[in-house]
Amino acid sequence: MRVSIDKSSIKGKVFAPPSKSYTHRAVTLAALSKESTVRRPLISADTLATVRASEMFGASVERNEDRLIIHGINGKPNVPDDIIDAANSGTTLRFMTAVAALTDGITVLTGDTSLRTRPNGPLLEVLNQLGVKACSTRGNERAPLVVKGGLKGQDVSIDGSISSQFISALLITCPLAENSTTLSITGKLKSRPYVDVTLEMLELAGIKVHVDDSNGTRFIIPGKQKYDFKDYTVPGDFSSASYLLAAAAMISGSEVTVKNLFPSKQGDKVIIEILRQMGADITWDKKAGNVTVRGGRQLKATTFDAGATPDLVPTVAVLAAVAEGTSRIVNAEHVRYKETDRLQALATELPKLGVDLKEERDSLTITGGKLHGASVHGWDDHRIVMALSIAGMFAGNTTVDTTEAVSISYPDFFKDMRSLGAKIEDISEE
Ligand SMILES: O=C(O)C1=C[C@@H](OP(=O)(O)O)[C@@H](O)[C@H](O)C1
Ligand SMILES: C=C(OP(=O)(O)O)C(=O)O
Repeated sequence: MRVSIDKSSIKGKVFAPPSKSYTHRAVTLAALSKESTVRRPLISADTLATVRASEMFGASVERNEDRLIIHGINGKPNVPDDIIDAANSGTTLRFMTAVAALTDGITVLTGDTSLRTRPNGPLLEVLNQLGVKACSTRGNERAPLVVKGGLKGQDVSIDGSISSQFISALLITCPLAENSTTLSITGKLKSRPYVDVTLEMLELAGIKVHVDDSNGTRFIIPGKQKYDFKDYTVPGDFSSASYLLAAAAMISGSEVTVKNLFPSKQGDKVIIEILRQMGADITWDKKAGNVTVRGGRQLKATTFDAGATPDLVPTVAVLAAVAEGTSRIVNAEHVRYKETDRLQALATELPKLGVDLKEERDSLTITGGKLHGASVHGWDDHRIVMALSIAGMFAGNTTVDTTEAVSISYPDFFKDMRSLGAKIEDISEE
């Protein structure tokens, strides 16, 4: 699908959608427990892939108004009757590859054309050291993956510079191994806050993991533990909210309050700090969970280290495109391993809107200026579509394609933007 977008200021109040990362973890931990309720989950294409995979391992999931009631497998997943399709979701593929290591048989996992290009090498390597037989059918570390269960537990090291999801996946499954595991991270750990989110959720599920060093890069995980995840309410998603907050900050005449944004371990809450530093008029009432932004101030350039918070790169790139001066997005090579190579996608599309941008292996240098409308491509990637759409709301006279990709993390993105007054119309593909 394609949308046409006119210059639009936005005004009003809107709820942040529920967190994708917390929903994936809540469903996975509930599936490994006996019986749990997950309230206000994100229902999106990615989280539904985790629900389906959990069902294939033997959990049953009832959807009831705004909650999921999950009858779990109490630590022992079945061998799935069919292959597991993680669709577009890296989190699902990595978490469920590790869950497959707990079965008594063989599991095959795959995904869509995008997911089948994403790396899994470090996870496969460590699973093999832990007594599992895990490989890529094509021998290239990409899905389809084949996993023969038999997770034992022992001392292993894993490269943390490609994806934190490998570490989260092992933290979730190693507590169910026969023996204890010591997991040491080598290389510079990227996306650290997502590991902290995993540790927070494991604690809620009654699982013990000892963080063994001051950098938080060695974990001692006792084996033979039991999952007991009970009743959980998913918080709002700061990554999804970033598009609403950034649009309001960029476009004069806007005044938006995003609700359901309470303090959280989510690294992407740093969007509030980034906007403040860039000169936006932004306030966060942490008790009420409300973030309010008033547009109209000229934003200033910034330097953004994307190491911990890669999902903010498309949002910050668009902010940089309208800011005064030259901004740098650095430490961002891992952003190339997402649904698309997002540095390349931004470096291809933003110049079509008149942006002066230089791409390097792990950085973007963006000099802000006046945007003009253009037809841009969303690369079938939810975050590229949402970032280009807010750029279009600033520039006007813009079309964005592959907009159905918002179903991955924020299915109501266009509905919410329209409810705030954005001039966005569906147009048929020519
Ligand atoms: O664990 C998670 O929920 C996620 C971890 C991050 O991935 P990487 O660890 O691969 O950077 C992030 O980009 C992704 O959207 C969600
Ligand atoms: C990279 C993302 O998710 P995943 O890795 O789960 O596909 C994302 O939501 O931007």
